[in-house]
Formats: sequence, structure tokens, C-alpha cells
Amino acid sequence: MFSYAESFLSRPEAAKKIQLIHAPFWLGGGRAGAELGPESIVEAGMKRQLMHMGLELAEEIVVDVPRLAAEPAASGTKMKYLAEVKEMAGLLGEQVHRAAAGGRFPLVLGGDHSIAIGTLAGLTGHRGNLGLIWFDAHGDLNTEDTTPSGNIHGMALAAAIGRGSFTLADIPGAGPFIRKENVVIIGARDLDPGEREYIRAEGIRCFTMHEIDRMGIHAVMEQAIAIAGDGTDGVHVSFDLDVLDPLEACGVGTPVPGGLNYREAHYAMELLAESGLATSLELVEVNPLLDPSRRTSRLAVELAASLLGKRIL
Ligand SMILES: NC(=[NH2+])NCCC[C@H](N)C(=O)O
Ligand SMILES: [Mn+2]
Ligand SMILES: [Mn+2]
Repeated sequence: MFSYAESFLSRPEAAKKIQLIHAPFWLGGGRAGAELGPESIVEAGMKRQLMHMGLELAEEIVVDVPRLAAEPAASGTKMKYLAEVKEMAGLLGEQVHRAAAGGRFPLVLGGDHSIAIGTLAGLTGHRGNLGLIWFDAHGDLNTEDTTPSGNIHGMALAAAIGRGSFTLADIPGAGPFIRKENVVIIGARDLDPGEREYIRAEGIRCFTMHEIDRMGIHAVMEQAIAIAGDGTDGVHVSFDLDVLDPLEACGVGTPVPGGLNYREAHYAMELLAESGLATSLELVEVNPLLDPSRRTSRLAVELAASLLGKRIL
């Protein structure tokens, strides 16, 4: 039987020192505004919240990612802004690696989801056997051949597990690919034909909204934690805010109806906190231009707090 208490004891994390890393990058999503995500999340109170919880903060890092490009350069590939994505991933990976190797908990603020390629390049350079929990309305498992849009944020998970022509291996400093056996997708409800085929053929563990409705978020998270934690030396949580229902979080580039509600999302984070497994977190796809109320950014703060141990009682 899987027990949270046991897993917690087997992985004693020292009192966490948090390393906030800004990745103000939008070129992987093809929609301007995501580069404003990190600032918006900090303005919504991220640092205040973490300090209030008694967590120690390292000096925050803003990665100098490519920010402007008029048109995707003609590069003989369907992948838009590939050169910029590679540059971003190299720079971000370096910072994430340094934080993890220094014993700090990397908390990466995006940016569109292509930044996960940088985060994971840095993390896999430090941990050779990382588990991965991918909260997302989408699969992000496209390749150059299956992408309907050319946007690399829709290929980020594929790159992490070594599917397609552009992968983690193209980023200097990256370690081994994430093993498919230790990957879990949670909250999917908009998968492209090539992604569905791949998930079925490879047996990727994907808890769609259908499974969440059927099993409940508790059972889904229990299984997800077991899969990502099985034999791994750390678990990265990649949280695309579009996994939430657009009624809760409208400030995302590619909203899809029918997502996680507020309570499910918090409960998922709370179970992760109890498991003690998460060794890093990224919050991606916040686009404050699409949410003048900044509710999406505030939610990002709250969810990070829950994952890092904030409790009601
Ligand atoms: N990280 C995201 N929001 N990804 C959206 C991807 C949408 C679509 N599946 C594509 O590949 O273009
Ligand atoms: Mn995504
Ligand atoms: Mn998404």
C-alpha cells in the first residue's frame, strides 16, 4: 500500500529554500502577453505569501530570454521560433540547474509552456531519474509532424521524453530524457489526433477530465503520485494554468472549457505537499493581458502555496 507518510520519510527534504526564477517568454505560444506572467504572479503576492509561510527565499532570478521577434525566422521547419526557444531553454536550464544543485527548490514562473524544456534541461542535468506530473488541458505531445499550430509549447512534453526531432538532447547541459513510465498528464481535454495516437500506443498515463469525473481527484492524485514517484529521485510539477476551468482562470492563451475547479486544483496541490515528493514547480501560460482582474495570477500564487505546504488548519 502506498502511504504518504512513508514516502515523506523516505525523502526527507531539508527545510526548503525557494529559488524564484522568471522566464518571461512568449514565443513558444505565439501569443504575446505570456512574457508578463512572472511579473504578474509576483505582483499578485508570490513572495509575500511564501515568506508569510516561513519559507526562505533566495534572491530571485530573471532569465534574460529572447523577448522580441517580428516574424518566426524562415528556418526550414514548421516549429515556430525554434532558435529562440533553444536559446531560452539553454539560459533557463543553466539557472534551474544551479538552483537545484545548490539545494534550493526551483519555482519557475512562465512564460508559455515551452519554458518547461528549459526547466527540465536544468533539472535532468542534476537528477538522473526525474518523475514528471504535467497538469494541462492539452497533451503538449506534438512533434514537428503532428503540430496543428507550429507552436512549440504544444511540443514541450514530447521534447522532454525524447519524442520528435527537437528534444531535450538539443539543449546544452540537459540530462537523460524523462522516462515515459514516470510521466503523468492530469486534466487533459483537448488532444490532437497525433497526440491521442501516441498516448494510446505508448501507454502514457493520462488522466483526462473523464477520469477525474469518474474516479475523483483524490484517487487520480494518489495514482499520479505513485507513478511519478516510483523509483525516481525527484518529481517535477509542471502546472499549465489552462488545466483550470476558464471560469476560474481566464488569463491563459489557449483556454478549454470543462477544467479543474478551484477546489480540485487546491486539493491536488495539498496531496502533493503531503507526499513530500515534489522537488520543483513551474507555473506557466499565465497571460495577464487576457485577465485584467489578475485572478489567474492570484490563483497561481495560492496553488504554489498549497503545493509548498500551506494548510487550512
Ligand atoms: N501549453 C499549451 N497551452 N499548449 C497548447 C497546445 C495546443 C495545440 N495542441 C498545439 O499543439 O498547438
Ligand atoms: Mn501546456
Ligand atoms: Mn495547455
